[in-house]
Amino acid sequence: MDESFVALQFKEEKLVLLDQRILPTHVEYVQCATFEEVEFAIRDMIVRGAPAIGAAAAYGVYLALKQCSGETDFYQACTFLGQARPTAVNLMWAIERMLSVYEQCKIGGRPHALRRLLSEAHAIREEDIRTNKTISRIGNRIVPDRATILTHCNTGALATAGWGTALGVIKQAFYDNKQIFVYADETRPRFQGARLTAWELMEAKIPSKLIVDSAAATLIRDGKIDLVILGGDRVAANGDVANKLGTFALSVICKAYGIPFYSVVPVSTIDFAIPDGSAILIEEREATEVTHVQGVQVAPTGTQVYNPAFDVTPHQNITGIITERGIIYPPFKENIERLRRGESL
Ligand SMILES: CSC[C@H]1O[C@H](OP(=O)(O)O)[C@H](O)[C@@H]1O
Repeated sequence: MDESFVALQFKEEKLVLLDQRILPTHVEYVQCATFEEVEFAIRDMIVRGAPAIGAAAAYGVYLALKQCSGETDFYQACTFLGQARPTAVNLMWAIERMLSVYEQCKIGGRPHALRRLLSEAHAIREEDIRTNKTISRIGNRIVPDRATILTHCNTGALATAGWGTALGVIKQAFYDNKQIFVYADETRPRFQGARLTAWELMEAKIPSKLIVDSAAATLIRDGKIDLVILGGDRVAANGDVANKLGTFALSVICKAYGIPFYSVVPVSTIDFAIPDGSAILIEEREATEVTHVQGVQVAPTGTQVYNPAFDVTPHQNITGIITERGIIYPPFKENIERLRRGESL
């Protein structure tokens, strides 16, 4: 498929981002020449999606080294980048990978370090695209020849450096001539499903319908959904998955009605250092995301708001976690440990 959705590119010493805050009605680009601009782009969700956030942050580290004269300033800039959004592990994973390269190559002097960091940022971006295509081929194994699939939020090319994770699996199934139909949750409050997934599905010519989030339960109860495939932002060592708000509720309904429920993530989204989902910090975002829709106020001024951007789905509700190293099935803790040790699944 010709990828006309490129979330991020690096051109002429600038990180060029497709502004996902205003898609699909406005296609505009934001150019980041400094690490501060990259941090804002991640925090304000100009770029979003765990792998895309990681790739953007990698270029932010390169820009930080360009800007900062001293090593202390450089490390402080990387810390600043890392606090942009707390839940998606790919952000810190990418920054730590870039800093590891910096420590290895800084002895070669600043010009050499800059060349190596830019090369590493490109590698992170290019690896993500390859990883997503591998994930999609592996994930396609669990898609029946004829299936109605429900997905949540956006996990396509726009959430990654290219192709996508859960939506990548769906696209792979469609291109392999499987008879699939997709229901996409609109995904309040930022409408990633309505604005981004619906757009990607239409562009791919995949038969689909957009639904409000609360319609999913009825479709599942009435036997209209054959499986749920969605993403992840941080997977704990026991298989608990932090993902877009609404994922946990979907998992409970799927478990109640016996519908297969898969999370699709690159291994870089697994946080082997945390034992379970209770240790995952859930980002809470500003109230105006809920009280306003596309800038139009819908709630009374002064309304108190609870706006977590993610929730945690317990591993007991998950059928499998699809990665580029294979599909992780229960017992999750043991199989994730095998993955950590480099063993095959
Ligand atoms: C391929 S990761 C997609 C993941 O990221 C989304 O969150 P956000 O749009 O807030 O960055 C959502 O949790 C998706 O599942």
